[in-house]
Order: sequence, then C-alpha cells, then structure tokens
Amino acid sequence: MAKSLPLYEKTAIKRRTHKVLDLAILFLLLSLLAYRLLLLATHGFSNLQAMALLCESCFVFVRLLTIITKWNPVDFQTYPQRLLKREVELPAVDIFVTTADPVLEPPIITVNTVLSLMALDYPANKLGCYVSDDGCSPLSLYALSEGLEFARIWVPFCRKYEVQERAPFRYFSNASTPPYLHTSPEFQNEWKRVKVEYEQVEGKIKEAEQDRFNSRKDLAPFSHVDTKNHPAIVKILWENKNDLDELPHLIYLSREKSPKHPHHYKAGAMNVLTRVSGLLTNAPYILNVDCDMYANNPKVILHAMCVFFNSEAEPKEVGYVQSPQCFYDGLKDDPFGNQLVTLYEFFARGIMGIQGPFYSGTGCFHRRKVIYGQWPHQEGKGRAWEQELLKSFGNSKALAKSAALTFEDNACGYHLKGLMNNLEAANQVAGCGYEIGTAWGSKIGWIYGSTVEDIQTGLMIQKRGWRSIYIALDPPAFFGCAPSELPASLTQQKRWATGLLEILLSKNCPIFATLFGKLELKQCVAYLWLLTWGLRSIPELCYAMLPAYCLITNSHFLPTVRERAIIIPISIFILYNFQQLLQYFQTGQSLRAWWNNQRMERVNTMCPWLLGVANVVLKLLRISETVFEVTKKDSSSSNTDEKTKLEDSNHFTFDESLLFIPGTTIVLVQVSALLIGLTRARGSGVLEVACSVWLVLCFWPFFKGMFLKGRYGLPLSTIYKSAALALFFLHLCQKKTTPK
Ligand SMILES: O=c1ccn([C@@H]2O[C@H](COP(=O)(O)OP(=O)(O)O[C@H]3O[C@H](CO)[C@@H](O)[C@H](O)[C@H]3O)[C@@H](O)[C@H]2O)c(=O)[nH]1
Ligand SMILES: [Mn+2]
Repeated sequence: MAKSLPLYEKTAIKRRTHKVLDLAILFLLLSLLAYRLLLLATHGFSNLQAMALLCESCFVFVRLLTIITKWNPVDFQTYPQRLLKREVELPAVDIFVTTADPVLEPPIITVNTVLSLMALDYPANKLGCYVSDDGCSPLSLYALSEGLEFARIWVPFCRKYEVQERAPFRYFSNASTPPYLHTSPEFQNEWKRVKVEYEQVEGKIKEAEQDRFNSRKDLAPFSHVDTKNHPAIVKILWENKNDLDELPHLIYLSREKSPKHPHHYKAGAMNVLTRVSGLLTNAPYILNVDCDMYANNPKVILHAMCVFFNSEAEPKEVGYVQSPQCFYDGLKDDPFGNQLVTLYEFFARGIMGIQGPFYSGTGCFHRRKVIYGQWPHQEGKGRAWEQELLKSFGNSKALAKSAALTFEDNACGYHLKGLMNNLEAANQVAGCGYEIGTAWGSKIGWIYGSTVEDIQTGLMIQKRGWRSIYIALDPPAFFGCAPSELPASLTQQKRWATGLLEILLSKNCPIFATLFGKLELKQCVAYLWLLTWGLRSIPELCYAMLPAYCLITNSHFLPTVRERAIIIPISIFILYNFQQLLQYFQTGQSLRAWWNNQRMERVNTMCPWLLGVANVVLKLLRISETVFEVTKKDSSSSNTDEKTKLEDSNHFTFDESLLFIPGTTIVLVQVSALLIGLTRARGSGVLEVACSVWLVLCFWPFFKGMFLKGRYGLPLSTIYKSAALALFFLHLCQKKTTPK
C-alpha cells in the first residue's frame, strides 16, 4: 500500500482574479500604444510622442514576459513519512557551504549554518559537510573547529529533543523550546548547559576576532597568508567512521589562489568543492547553501529525496530541487524591498509550472551526475560518451575514477577506504591551475562568465532538458540574512543586473538554448523576463524624464483632461497598483510593505540596474571586468544594534557610491520641473504633474538625504554631481523652449 502512494504531488493553483487583471492591464497597455500611433498618424511625427511610444512598447514587452511567466502557478507537496515507510536506502548527500570574507561574513554565522546542517534529520554517516573559505582566514578555521567541539553536544541535544531550529543562535535567541518539555527538569538542565556552552563558543570566536593568532600551532599554514596568493588547504576536521550516532564528516577547504589565475568567485569555489568532495565522499547528491543560510527545517533532505525518489512521475528527469530563499529577522515592512516574498510566491510558482524553478544559488539539491554534464535518459549513450566526458575532467586519475562511478550510479563505494587516503589527490584538484584545458566552468560544474553563476548554471542544466522542482516547506527549509542597509542591498541588485545581462549577451543566452537545446519555449520566456532586469532601467529612466520635460517645456506626453483617452493611463495606474496590493495582501504583507517595495522597484530599476548595464558595457569594451562584491551579513543581536537597526529601517543610509547619483538626479529634476511648471500661470497637464509627484514620492528619501548629515545624509560629492546632471537636463529642455 505505502509503495503506491506518491512521494510528491503537484497541484495547480487557481488565480482567476490575477489572470483577469493581467489581461485587463495588457489590453489597456495595447490601447495606449494604439492611441500613440493614432496621434503620430494624425498630428505628424514628434520626438516626444516617439520617445513615449518606444518606452511604452518596452513596457508592453516586459508585461508580456511577466504574464507568460506567472500564468500557470503550481504547488508541490512532499511526503517524507511515506518515503521512510518505503524502507529504501537513503543516498549520501554532500553539503557545500561557501564563505569568502571573514569581515563581511562573520564566522559565527558560518558556524551556525554548519551546526544546523550537521544536525539535520538524516543518517549522519551519509552526510559530508564541506566548507569552502575563499577568505583563507585562520579565524574561519578556528571558529569551525570550535563549532565542531560544540556540535558534539548540540547535535545529540537536537536529536534527543527534536529541536526545530537547529542553528543555536536562533534557537537561544527565540528560546523556542518544544512545548511539552517546558517543565521537564532534565530538559531544563540540559538546555541551560548547552546554552552556556554555546555562549562560550561565541565568546571565544569574538575574542579570536580581536586576536592575531600568533600563538596557535594548528593555524600555522595561515601565518602571513596572502588571501590572493596561497596554496590549497584541505583539512579533514572530522571523519565519520560509518557510525549513525556520530557527527557527519566536516571538511575545511581553501582552494589555491594565485594572481595569475582567475578564480571565478563563487562558481570557482563550487567547482573546487565538487571535485574535492568527489574524491573524498562522492555522494550522488549535492546540497549547497550560502554561509548565512542555515537549515530551518530538519527534514529538508528527506523532502528533497521524496522528489528524487518518486517513481510514478518522471523522476529521472529531475535535475535539481530548489527551495525558496527566506530571510530571518527581516526588517519590518521590508523597507529595502529585498525579502522577495511576492517574487517567490508569484513568479517562482509560475516558473515551476513550466520547466521548473531557476537555480538560485542556495538551498538547492543537485544530482552530482547533472553537475557532471549528464543528459536526462542518457543511459543508452553509455560508455563512449562517458569516456569522452572524463577527458574533460582534468588530469586527476582519481577524480576520473570517482566520476566514472558516479555515472554508473555506483557512487557510494568510492570513499570506503577512509577520507585521509585521498587527501593528496584532493589537494591537487583544489589547485588553481587544475582547470586549464578542462571543461570545468564551461560544460561541467558551475558555469563561469557571469556574476550570477547560479542562474547561468541552472539554465545550462535546463538546456539539456532537465526539469527542476521547487519545494516550499512549512517551516521554511532555510533561512538567510537579507541586507539590512540600503547600500548593501543596492550593491546586490547591481551585481544581479550585471550578471543577468552578462548571460543574456553570452552564448549561453536562453534563446539559443531553446533553438539549439532542449529549453522549453515558455521557460525561455521566463528566463528572458529575468535576464532583462538591467535593460529595463533604460526605458524606465527615459520615461521618468518625460513628465519633467513636459512640465518645463509646457507640452504633453499623456492625454489631457479634455481627451477621453485620459481614462487609459489612469486605469492602467489604478489596476496595476491594485493588483500589486492584492499580491502583498495575499502573501500576508502590509500596505506599508507594498509601498516600500513599489518604491524600491523604481529605485532598483533606475539606480543599481542602470549601473549594472554600465558595468556590462565596460566589460564589452574591455575597459573593466565585472566583479562579485560579497554582500555584508550582520551577526549583531545586542540591544544597541537593534536600536540602530530600527532607525536604519526608517531611513535610507547613503555612502559615496555612484549608486545614489541617478536617484538624486531624478528627484532634483522632478522637483525643479514641478516648481517651474506650477509657477507658470497657464497650468500644466494634470497627468504630467501627477507622474512627477509620484516620482518625487518614490525618491523622497533621496530628497530628504540632501538635507541630512552623517549616514542618513547624501555625501556632498553625490549632491554636486547630481545637481550638475540635473542642470544639464534643464538646460537641454530650455533649449527646446527658447526657439518658439
Ligand atoms: O568569491 C566569492 C564570492 C562569494 N562567495 C560566496 O557566495 C555566496 C553568496 O554571496 P553573497 O554575497 O551572499 O551574495 P547574495 O547576493 O546574497 O547571493 C545570491 O546571489 C548569488 C549570485 O549573484 C548566488 O550565488 C547566491 O547563492 C544568492 O544567494 C556566499 O556564501 C559567499 O561566501 C564565494 O564563495 N566566493
Ligand atoms: Mn547572501
């Protein structure tokens, strides 16, 4: 009986209201285009109308992409209980954690993530936990070894009391104890003991942050290490000798770096992790998380295995299983619009109804074979292909051997000799010259060439015809840290826009993947929806300048009160925002959260995304390379920090970055235009004024920033540069008006 029950089920979500709204908005947008065309036909060509038409055509195109992407949302249910009843042998899973900078990513965060992963509800002898440290920091290694000591009491504690939150910093901050245990004295005592132990670990790591590590022998390989130029370090911190009651393997890894070789940021780190783990444990499945993404649902691996194991549906075609990015301690009402709730609920669910969710870099389970370049249903092709492929794995015989086992579905036998035996080979494949002349980064592993390596890698997997599945668990599978300051959030947006555009303009573009590969057409549309993020900044910025231009030159780009067509833009505005509001309410968010997000949408599109485009242009002109700027994660939980955090969530914080120039310029231009337009007695177009006012509201924090000092104020240099740009724009408009 249990055998026949499916391990996961897919159900369609009905969203009639949204479909009706989508179509209504699309119809109205098309009417607006028709209105413009008519106007051009009857009144002759005008630059202003042509510009408006161009921008609006772009908006309609994006809208089409959006509608297709969201059209068929689905939901997946997984049943781990049924999996356990089947009494199958659970496969091994290698878990990768990446960290890159001990300052931006405090080691205590990484340690918590590792602890939560080591404590997962899964046979401990089947798990290998690998931490890649691109910062090559003695502090990280030290923190990890302290964390390991603590794990010896933490993991049994979690297992014994079925703790749900297995990252100690969360568990102890919320003091969430299983309700039925509150009064048990035994539990009370143990709880206190574990808490004290954790605080000691925390204290030691904090102390070490100040210390210089002169005295510690075990950290010798790190002394005077140059983080950009050092040999590989692979340290087996703990080896599980096939014992269920022990801890999973824990391995520290810092790949070799040299200024002579590009290291490809996170993608490079992931590939080294893949090779090293291929030699040590060679698990057939890989789970990877960012250093701040701790496991929040102890059963998450079982849920993922439900998908891979389900025999009824097309299990062989599932390449990866992705869970959404959720964030802990999110600022109230999402002031910087980076909690991505509606994005996941409406877009990710839509995409999972097509070929399956994009790979989003963290909280994702991959089949190792898929990472190694396999195609679905490839068994038939067999040997010859495999031999061919193995040639591109590099010159480690041991790696080729372990990869061959992987292709034979016989992966687990490799490491039985013990991890230590393969340490030398592991060091070899962690070398920075290893990939030269191989297919790593092009056909195998994480793909290079974009700062959003995740989307690109997922795209190349789906290009081969693999499907993917999205699991949104309750409680959420993983929790991470969203940037809690504006500059960090905008920098992240800039990196995304840059990387997405890099993919769009590369040979890995989804259009080719559909034409020459097996990427489904609708999936291609969904990728285009995402990859065009950066490009959208251009029409949006031009469009934002139109109302200001009209106010200054006393012209119109939208219908006037006397025209009946005025109803079109007004209804678009109302319906669009109504639909957005609905999305926020349906996901349990507030009115304020909607406003913040819609404001941040304007800010993100016109500031960081614009700079993202500039980055890519500079790369194409070979003036500069694109870089992966690591996002700051904060570990603070003390009271004073809480207070500044609250303050910060009410304000925008600024720095000298170029990111703030477009926003400041926009607000300066709009305010001047309103002043000029409204002081003119003749009165200006109502809609132009409305647009301009709306933009001022969206960019209001920039306006305020011009008059504030310190972190909440815009630096003078930014104000000067923006003022110069704004004046230049006003001058251009003035030139237009004078000849008359
Ligand atoms: O040279 C590097 C740079 C970054 N990382 C790691 O990459 C991860 C993601 O970096 P983060 O700064 O947190 O970027 P986010 O913008 O928060 O990350 C999102 O976007 C990235 C792509 O831009 C994806 O890789 C991530 O999984 C996804 O969470 C972190 O664990 C870093 O330690 C490295 O290992 N090496
Ligand atoms: Mn992150």
